[in-house]
Amino acid sequence: MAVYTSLSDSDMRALVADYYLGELVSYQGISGGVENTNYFVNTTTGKYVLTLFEEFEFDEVPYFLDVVAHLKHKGFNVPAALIDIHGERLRMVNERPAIMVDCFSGSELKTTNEATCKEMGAALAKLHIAGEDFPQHRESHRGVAWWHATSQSIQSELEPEQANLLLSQIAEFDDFMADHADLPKTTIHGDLFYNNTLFDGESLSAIIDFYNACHSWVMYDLAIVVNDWCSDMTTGELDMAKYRALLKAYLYEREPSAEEVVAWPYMLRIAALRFWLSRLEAWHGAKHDPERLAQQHDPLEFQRILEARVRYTPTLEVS
Ligand SMILES: Nc1ncnc2c1ncn2[C@@H]1O[C@H](COP(=O)(O)OP(=O)(O)OP(=O)(O)O)[C@@H](O)[C@H]1O
Ligand SMILES: N[C@@H](CCO)C(=O)O
Repeated sequence: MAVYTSLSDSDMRALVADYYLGELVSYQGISGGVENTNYFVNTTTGKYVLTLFEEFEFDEVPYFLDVVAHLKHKGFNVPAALIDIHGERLRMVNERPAIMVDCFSGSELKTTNEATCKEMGAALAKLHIAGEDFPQHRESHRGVAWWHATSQSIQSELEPEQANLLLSQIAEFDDFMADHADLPKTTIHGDLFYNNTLFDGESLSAIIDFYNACHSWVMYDLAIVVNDWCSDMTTGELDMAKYRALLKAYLYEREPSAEEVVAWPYMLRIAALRFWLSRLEAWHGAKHDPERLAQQHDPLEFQRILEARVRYTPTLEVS
């Protein structure tokens, strides 16, 4: 279970007393995530989620809270940090930065289908448009500099064919970007996998986990979403019906430039590589700790997606 920081009953009671949330009724660690510690917190006024940030220091968190506040202001159902009795939205809890947010109704999808892909495509385009005027431009902490450094440091752990795939794909992307420095950017979610959404039936009810948000290429974010929502995880191949449903809904809301159309195959591949690499890094970092290793996502899924995108990438147009 991914609860890296454990809270006692008295910790939680004291914390809840610092918000306008009534009395603590119960709380439960959430097993789903891998990056942060999350708890469901039930009080006499409702249900909330406590997040303790395991990867960021206190000063790094406000950017993410500001992104969410910006999107909430524009009408998206996203988890804005609640204000405590001292007027603060961010605090330290057991030496980790922490926030409390509303717990949304709706459930995680077990898998995607054409209807949920269509919902996501439309919402993603609107998110990209809404993020354009967010004034803070933060680089991704898992962006170009990170994948250069990590691909070098992890090489010795890989089979020669894996290292070759990794390095050749990064080189190919760098070559492409050298001639396309003006590719459109916006504020992107950066990790909009379907387990970071909640649905009421086939209707999208909330988008969560904005802690990979950054200022980056619009098409990169679309590629992250397509790779997760539209791939067969056992083969890495795209499910073309889901792909068309997601893209059609996206393109109805936002028309990509000609340069973005050209960039699309590169973005699909580098987006697959980014998650292959982060999973490899987490996997190798946890390999001496069986409990932690068991919580990690399988890197092979994204190796297969990358290999599938190297074999074939569809165009961005849908007929
Ligand atoms: N505001 C919320 N309302 C309802 N459920 C939530 C909320 N926040 C988190 N959850 C639940 O907790 C799970 C884990 O949360 P989250 O994805 O933010 O954790 P994480 O460690 O950052 O995960 P990962 O990095 O693996 O995506 C979610 O999949 C969702 O089921
Ligand atoms: N969504 C990521 C984990 C959290 O960043 C993955 O599946 O590898």
